[in-house]
Parts: sequence; structure tokens; C-alpha cells
Amino acid sequence: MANTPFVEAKTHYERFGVNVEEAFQKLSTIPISVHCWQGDDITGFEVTKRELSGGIDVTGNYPGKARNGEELRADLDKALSLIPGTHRVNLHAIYAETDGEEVDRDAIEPKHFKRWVDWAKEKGIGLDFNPTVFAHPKAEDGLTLSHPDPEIRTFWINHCKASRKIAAYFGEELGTPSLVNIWVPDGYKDTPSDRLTPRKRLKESLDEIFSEEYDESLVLDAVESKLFGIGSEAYVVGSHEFYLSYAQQNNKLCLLDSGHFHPTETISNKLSSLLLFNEKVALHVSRPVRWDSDHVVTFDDELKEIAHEIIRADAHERVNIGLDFFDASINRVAAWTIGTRNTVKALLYALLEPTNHLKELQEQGNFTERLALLEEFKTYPFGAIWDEYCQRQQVPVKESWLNDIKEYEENIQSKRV
Ligand SMILES: C[C@H](O)[C@H](O)[C@@H](O)C(=O)CO
Ligand SMILES: [Mn+2]
Repeated sequence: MANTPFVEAKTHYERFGVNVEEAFQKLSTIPISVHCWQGDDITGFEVTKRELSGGIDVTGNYPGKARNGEELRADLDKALSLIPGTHRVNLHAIYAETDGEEVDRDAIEPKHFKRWVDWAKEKGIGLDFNPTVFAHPKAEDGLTLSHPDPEIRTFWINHCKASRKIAAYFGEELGTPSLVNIWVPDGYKDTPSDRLTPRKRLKESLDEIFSEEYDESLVLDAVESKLFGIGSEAYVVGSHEFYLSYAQQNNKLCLLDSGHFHPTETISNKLSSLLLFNEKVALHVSRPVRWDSDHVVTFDDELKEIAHEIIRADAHERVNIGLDFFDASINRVAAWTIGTRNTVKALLYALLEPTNHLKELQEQGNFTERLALLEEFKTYPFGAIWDEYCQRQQVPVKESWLNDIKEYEENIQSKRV
């Protein structure tokens, strides 16, 4: 009897001592934190709708975006049913459900996220969280935690404190720590005359936010840097050096967003350094096209390299992998599905690398064989292994998930008018 494509493909990897079954097992334990904001273009459910700000932008107007919690959760359910493995969902504060009551950001409470928690419990997944420090009248001039006005700073400090409290509630209810990631847009369009003072204020605001201690089993704090945004081209207060130092000194997670650096600078190349000096690191995997454009993550070189670096360092339990892209020009559930499947796919790809052998070649100075093998592995029969993984995880194989999306769009999303 002829071998199946999977059995045949497996033999190629086994020749280099790769254990495909072990790779499957390990992969099934790695959660990706799927960002809820792809589902509605970062609109959120606040009673007073505000325009997106903070130097980020969503383009496109594909019909059928989720308009409330029920729809967003249904869309996430659909996407998660098409992605192999058990993952997490990452919320922003603007996804509070207040039943029509106007609740400002500094006053949000755990009760406003009860529906999310009930849903997550039912699904057996964890929730992560982000304070929403943009798209608000108090962020109008692009300054928040570093604002010269103490009243504005206090407002955002209180919002971040409220966010950590909500994350602690997630941690308690769901039995898995919630990652709270602080990203603020603060910066200047043009050359500043004083770079130090705003950074000093941001540092003080963070100290105040973190003055309340939470157990690591409930809350993990992360800080996300950025090089520039629209309107903060010349200077961003929370730069990489700022947060890297802050995280190290204060035992926080440094969060690297792949769109937040110079276009030729990669986060894959930073991981090994961060892992040497930090117990944990957090990621926003995105795809910057010429700028921090937050395109849907594809199976490209940088995604593969990020996955390689995590797996080569045996750091899959030390790196919190989150996604951060938003595309409103295509079906939003498909966007989640494509980006998350690709991230899982890249991890499997990395798990199939005969890492020890390649490391030995490097140590021996055998760069010819290192390059030759790295190149040859690129055309190994990876597809058959990926298909088998999807099948075993009971999700659609190859592009057959597109049928589910088409059906969902026709029966559910297209009716949202
Ligand atoms: C909506 C997100 O929190 C936001 O994109 C942030 O993480 C970021 O990357 C800003 O550029
Ligand atoms: Mn980000």
C-alpha cells in the first residue's frame, strides 16, 4: 500500500532526527493571543463613539463588521473554529459592555467584562487586556501618561490601574494570568526641544500605575515601545530604549511589536538578547508594509524567523505571542484566520527544523553546510505535515476553511446592515 503524503513527508524530517509527533504535541500547547480589535476596526462598544487616534489607522470598508459584544464573540468563535490549537483572546478597554451607560475610561470595572469572562470560561481560554489610551478627548493632543497637565496624567493613570484590576479579575476567573499591555501614543510631530522631561513624566506615571501589586499568577504587565506614529514622526516618548530599561528595572515584560521599528530592523533578531536578560518577553506580531501599517500576518521570512528564534531558544513558554493587525478591506474573520493560522504554521515550521544539528554545524564553523541545509529545508514537504496537524486538530485542511467563511458571510455578516 502506498504511503500517505504525511507518512512520506515525515520520513524526510526523521532523517535529521526530527520527531514530528513531539512537534505536534509541543505546538498544541502554544497559545496565540488573538486580538479582538481586528473584528471591528478598533471601534469598541463605548456609548459615545470616538474617532480612532494615536497615529494608528484602519483602512477599508468591507461590509459586515461586528457591532456589539455578541457579534464580536460570534465572529471570534468562527475564526477560532478554523485555527488549530487552543488560543487566547486579547481585549482592549473599549470593549467594555456597559449596557448603554456612559462609563468613562477611568471608571471601567470588572463587571463590564463579565460577558467576556463567561464566554472565555465556556471556551476554556484565557483573556489578555490593554488599556485604551487613545481615541478619547483626553488624548486629543497626542499626549497622555507624559502630559504636562497632571489632571490628564491622573486620568490615564487611573485608567491603567482600572485595566490591571480587570486583568486580575480575568486571571482569577480563568485560572491563567492575563497580560496587560500598556501602549501610549505620546510623542511629537516635530523635533522636540526637550526629550527628557516627557520621558521622566512617563516613568513616574508608570511607577504610579504599578504601585499596586498583583500576583504573577493573575497579572503580567507589559510595556510596548514604538519608533514613530502618524503625528509623532520625530519623537515617541515610549521608545524602545525607554521601555527596555523600564521593563528590566521593574521586572515587567518588554513587548516588541514587529511594526514598531525601522523598516529594516527585525524583532526576530532582538529575541535572543531579550531572553538572556528577561524571564519573559511579549510580542505583537504584525506586518508592516513600508510603515507600521498593521497588515495581516503572512507566512513570510520575518514571521518564520520569529518562530525559529522562539523555538531555537526553547522559549515557547517564555514568549507571550500576541497578534496586532487590522485590515478592513477584506472579510475580518478571514483576516483573523489567515494571520493566526500563519503564526501557528510558522511555529510548526520552526519545530521541524533539526536545530541541534544546525547549531553544531555553526559551532564547527561549517557555514557551507549550514547554509545548504537551511536552504534545502525550505522546500521540504512541510505542507503535508501542516495538513495533518490541521486534520488532527479538527480544523479545515488547506484553503477549505474559505467555504466556512463564505457561508458565514452569507448567512451572518451580510445581514448586519
Ligand atoms: C490597538 C493596539 O493596541 C495598538 O495597535 C498598539 O498595540 C500598537 O501597536 C500601536 O501602534
Ligand atoms: Mn502593537
